[in-house]
Amino acid sequence: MKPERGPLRVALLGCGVVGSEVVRLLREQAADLTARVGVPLEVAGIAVRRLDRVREGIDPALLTTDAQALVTRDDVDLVVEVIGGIEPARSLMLEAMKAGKSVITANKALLAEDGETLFAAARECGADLYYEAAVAGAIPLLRPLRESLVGDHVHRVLGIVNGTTNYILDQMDTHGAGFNDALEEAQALGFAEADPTADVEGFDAAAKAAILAQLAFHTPVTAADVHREGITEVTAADVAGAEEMDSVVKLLAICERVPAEDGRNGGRGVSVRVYPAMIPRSHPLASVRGAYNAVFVEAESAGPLMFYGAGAGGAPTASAILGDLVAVARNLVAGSRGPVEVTYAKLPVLPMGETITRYYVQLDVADRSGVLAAVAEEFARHEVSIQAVRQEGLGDDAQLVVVTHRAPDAALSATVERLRKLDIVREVASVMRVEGED
Ligand SMILES: NC(=O)C1=CN([C@@H]2O[C@H](COP(=O)(O)OP(=O)(O)OC[C@H]3O[C@@H](n4cnc5c(N)ncnc54)[C@H](OP(=O)(O)O)[C@@H]3O)[C@@H](O)[C@H]2O)C=CC1
Ligand SMILES: N[C@@H](CC=O)C(=O)O
Repeated sequence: MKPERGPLRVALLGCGVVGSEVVRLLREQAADLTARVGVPLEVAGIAVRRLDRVREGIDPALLTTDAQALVTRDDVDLVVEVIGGIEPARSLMLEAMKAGKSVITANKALLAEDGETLFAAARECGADLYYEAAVAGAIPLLRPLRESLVGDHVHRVLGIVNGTTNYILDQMDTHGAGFNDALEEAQALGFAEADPTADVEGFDAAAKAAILAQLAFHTPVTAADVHREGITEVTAADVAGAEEMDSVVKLLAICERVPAEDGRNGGRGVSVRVYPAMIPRSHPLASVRGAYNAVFVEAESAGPLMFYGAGAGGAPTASAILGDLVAVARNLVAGSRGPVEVTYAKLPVLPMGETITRYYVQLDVADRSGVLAAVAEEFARHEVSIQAVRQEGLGDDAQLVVVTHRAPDAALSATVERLRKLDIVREVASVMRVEGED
């Protein structure tokens, strides 16, 4: 008969927005978690930066500033990393796995920058490395990609994966809020990263896109491979332009296989990109409000799948961490391990210029005859076909709005560059990519 196993002891690294909720759930759901795992889960210690910070519901005797000593302690079985950033998080996780502990993390920035080092350590040390909370908060998304869809062929992953920017854009669209006010609210609600530049400049969404692309296409993708544009350049004219098109502006993460012209298996490569784009109000992503996230996955046999839920915040993120904690604890009790990451496909990540997109372009133009023909000529010169064109206003207020068909991004941006130089174009008031059906 197997000897009875004692409690599993958890070292928590970080006790901020997410960590404090992990502690609360471990305490409030202790009985259920024991029943689900088979043994109790106990907090062995909590590493923080400042011991003097007020922390409601946290036993001060558990706190330490010596994270390194905590992760290697003999009485620790599992490590949960919710400090964030690259260092010391990476060294601490590596130390923990070297010491035979399995690790659960929400750290997308680190996974997208240097996941391969962590996955290699997990393989070598025989440890589990789980990270459901790293993408889209509470939404079970990585496990479906990592396990449920591992027998299928995923073509595309598209969605809203950053709660802070969705909150800001939604506040701007529905309440006419200012950018800075909406960002401050998102920070107060615990959605934003420690440095919110990561959110508004698209770094956080790019890290998540890299993780999603790697899992979906079984190919190495890092944050540096992802084309990234944030929302700081989104202007009032862009939002108003979207409104006129019966569309909204959303920060999208798009990961897709680019098929080969000759139908070669694996295709030409993958395109992984993050940028603000207009989507029609009738599109399901348009109705994703506040800090919610939504992700579409398109797979060959499964067809289209949609995942939706809270994408940020302490409790939703802690829910995903607890799910991983139970899974890893069950593996420990059973003496088994979870799935190991394999990136066997070595697909190139294509440059943005080769990606096929659509543009919305709003031009302040000199109100004189021939303006439409001159603008149309520039699009034709770059082999970009126009889907719709509208001329508005007269004299100094004259505007031309052009929506293109799909074309290589390089051709579209070259056209806009040329338009800026035309003397009949006073200003390029708005340029935005358009997603959704043509
Ligand atoms: N907030 C969210 O909605 C989500 C966050 N995440 C990820 O979860 C992680 C944590 O985020 P969040 O809780 O918001 O961050 P916080 O900034 O709220 O918390 C960070 C915690 O880490 C501690 N810490 C910082 N540096 C050190 C160090 N050198 N040694 C020990 N402890 C340290 C801090 O200590 P102290 O308390 O003393 O300052 C704090 O308790 C990040 O990777 C983030 O990207 C993922 C999904 C959603
Ligand atoms: N800052 C992130 C937190 C969750 O990942 C976001 O806003 O989505």
